[in-house]
Amino acid sequence: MKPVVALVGRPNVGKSTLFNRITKSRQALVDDMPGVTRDRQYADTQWEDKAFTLVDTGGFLSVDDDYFAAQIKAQLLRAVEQADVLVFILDGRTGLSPYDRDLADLLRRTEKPVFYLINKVESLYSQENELGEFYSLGVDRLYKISAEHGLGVGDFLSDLVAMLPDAPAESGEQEEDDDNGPIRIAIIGRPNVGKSSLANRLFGEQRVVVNDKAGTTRDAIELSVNRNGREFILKDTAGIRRKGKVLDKLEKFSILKALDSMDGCDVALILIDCSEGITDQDITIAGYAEKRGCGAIFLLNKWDLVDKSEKGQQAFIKELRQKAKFLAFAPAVTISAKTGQRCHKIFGEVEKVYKQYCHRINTGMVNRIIEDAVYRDEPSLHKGRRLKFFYAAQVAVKPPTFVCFVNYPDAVHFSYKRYLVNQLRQMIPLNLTPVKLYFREKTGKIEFSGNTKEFRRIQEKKKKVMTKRDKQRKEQSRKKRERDHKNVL
Ligand SMILES: Nc1nc2c(ncn2[C@@H]2O[C@H](COP(=O)(O)OP(=O)(O)OP(=O)(O)O)[C@@H](O)[C@H]2O)c(=O)[nH]1
Ligand SMILES: Nc1nc2c(ncn2[C@@H]2O[C@H](COP(=O)(O)OP(=O)(O)OP(=O)(O)O)[C@@H](O)[C@H]2O)c(=O)[nH]1
Repeated sequence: MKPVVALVGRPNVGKSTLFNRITKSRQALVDDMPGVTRDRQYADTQWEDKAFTLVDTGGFLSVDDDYFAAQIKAQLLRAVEQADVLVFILDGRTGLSPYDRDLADLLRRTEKPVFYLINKVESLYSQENELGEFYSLGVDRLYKISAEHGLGVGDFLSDLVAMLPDAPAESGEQEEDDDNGPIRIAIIGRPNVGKSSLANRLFGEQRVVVNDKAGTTRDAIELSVNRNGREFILKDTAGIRRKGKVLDKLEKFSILKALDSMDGCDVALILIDCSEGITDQDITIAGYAEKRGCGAIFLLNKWDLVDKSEKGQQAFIKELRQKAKFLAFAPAVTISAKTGQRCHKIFGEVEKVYKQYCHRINTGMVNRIIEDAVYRDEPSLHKGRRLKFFYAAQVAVKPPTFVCFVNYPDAVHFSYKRYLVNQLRQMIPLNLTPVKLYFREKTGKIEFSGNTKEFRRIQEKKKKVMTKRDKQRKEQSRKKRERDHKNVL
């Protein structure tokens, strides 16, 4: 376990800005609006070869309402409890506030090491006089920094890591391409479908603020959990709203982040609120997942509120399949994030999808499948000429991606491409993952890099299944050769 360092402070002092600077990311949402960071943000990072986990806590107070204030305070206390070292950020521009004193008292009681940073100090001289008041907190050392410009941050980090226990920097940095590595999940869905409730359910701890109001989850957060020896990294994303109905800058940013957070994800959990039926917006969101090419699972949530009969379930899934044909490979599970019904199945389903998502097969096998498919059902002629398949190979995983070398790549009809993809899906099997297939131009003889025995077997099979048309064509070309031969003579 890496040591945990928590950033605390009242809203708008610059916690997210500092978090981003240290982790070199734009992961935390930064905005002028106080109280923007409602959920905790986590990131593994390191400084001078010392690894640690940085946590950005929600602001100590909320301007919104008492409900959030209580929730955020609870989150803060939990983060403080889990942290090994606390970093208390104060605002050098606005000066000391009564809340800072309350928080300082609270932190002192934890008896954990606390670093005191005064942020937004861009000019060391002009503000020196004003900073005097911060010493009234009874602190020996105050670090003056500017999170935005990076001033003083390096000095502070050097002192911070000097007091951290050693943790191997490489821990947690598993090979991403390795299919034993962590599985990155995103939870997506329109507002209020239960994304936060599900995140809480899967993590068994209230780390995410849940609220009845639509649009509660403003930012994407990242959490990690271990199940059956496998690490799952959970991405909880903001509700993706209909494009035309974006209300303000903040929400717009959240949508972008929601889309962003699907980028690196392996499996997207697409939540649908069954009590409201399948809406166009659900299908649009599913479309985003399909475009990203990640694995996908439909979670039909709030099942506790609807007709639970077998027939009802089948009808719902049938409707989903009709409306989201493009994600036919995505498993669908009815769940209730609220009661926990069937939620225990989710990690198992994710693992199944992921296994196929990372699947790699040898070139001989790919060629065999494509060759067999082509011989069972030949593509139609292209401008009177035969479409020839020379060679096929898997070129990538996540998702499994194949390339076929043919004489006329543009001539492959989309329905023929779909047929080949379906053959690959059935034979390998790759029925639970997206599969990509591209065509590249190649001329010349048939080439096989797969094993030659395989090639010969295919050739034998080809002879057996040679169609009448093939025989006629072969006979014609033999006669033509004979004629040519005679003419030459
Ligand atoms: N001048 C100046 N402004 C800063 C600095 N650091 C942060 N800010 C600004 O302060 C505002 C709040 O920054 P955030 O990082 O969102 O603050 P936060 O503490 O995470 O806020 P909450 O999410 O409300 O808890 C933003 O407008 C930042 O651009 C700094 O070093 N100098
Ligand atoms: N009955 C029932 N209610 C649920 C279920 N899952 C979530 N809810 C309720 O639905 C409401 C919204 O849940 P959230 O988890 O906040 O939804 P969200 O998708 O994160 O919402 P946004 O942050 O607005 O995008 C809350 O009142 C939850 O208690 C469920 O399975 N059954």
